[in-house]
Amino acid sequence: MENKAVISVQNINFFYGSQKILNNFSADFEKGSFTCILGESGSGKSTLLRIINGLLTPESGLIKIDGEILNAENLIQKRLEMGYVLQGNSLFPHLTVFQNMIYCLKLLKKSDAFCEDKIADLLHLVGLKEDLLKKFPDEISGGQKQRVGIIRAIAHDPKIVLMDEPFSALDSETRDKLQLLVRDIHEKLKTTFVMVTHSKQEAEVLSTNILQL
Ligand SMILES: Nc1ncnc2c1ncn2[C@@H]1O[C@H](COP(=O)(O)OP(=O)(O)OP(=O)(O)O)[C@@H](O)[C@H]1O
Repeated sequence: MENKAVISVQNINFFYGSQKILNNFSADFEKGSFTCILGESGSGKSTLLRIINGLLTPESGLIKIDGEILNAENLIQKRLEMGYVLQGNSLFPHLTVFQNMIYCLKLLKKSDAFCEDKIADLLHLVGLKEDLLKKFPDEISGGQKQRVGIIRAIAHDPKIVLMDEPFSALDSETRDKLQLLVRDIHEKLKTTFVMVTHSKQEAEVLSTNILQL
């Protein structure tokens, strides 16, 4: 039967030096699902996310995005079909909040007017005020940075959003708020989410599927 998964990870083997991190690993991620990846520290959760995003290449096995095998030729195009929220603060420090948010939109050559309209909509969705747009990342709070990172990851309407412990550095109140925000975004946009977390509670709040590494 044809495989309808948006992301299909097939028989991946990945090593760091002589250390085998992923051993003949396979998993499918269905369209519109929200998968939380749980596992002990060092079990390879971030490595798997980087392989899906094409930042790391496995020794063997393959990744299919929407049925197409990820390879050197289609890597840049496929990466633009994904949004990526990295661990901690991953905003570009030399760009303003607005420039950070539209980073992928500009790679896709969207007009200034398109970017402005898009960000105006998303600001509302994540509860940020317009006066933040001209600031630089070191002038805003941790929770605001994470919201900006989430907007950057979703602004170009990717098919897939990958998130690597996006809330780990936040206080519990901000974390709870952002969990609900991400859940709302998933419900509204029906994008396929894959999120690495240490927290079973977070996985229970957010996920439609749990992948244990
Ligand atoms: N650049 C690297 N070079 C060598 N070994 C690495 C590198 N990055 C990660 N590792 C090792 O690979 C293993 C898997 O790392 P990874 O970051 O994928 O784990 P993780 O499950 O995400 O861990 P954590 O929950 O602590 O973030 C770990 O043993 C780690 O030490």
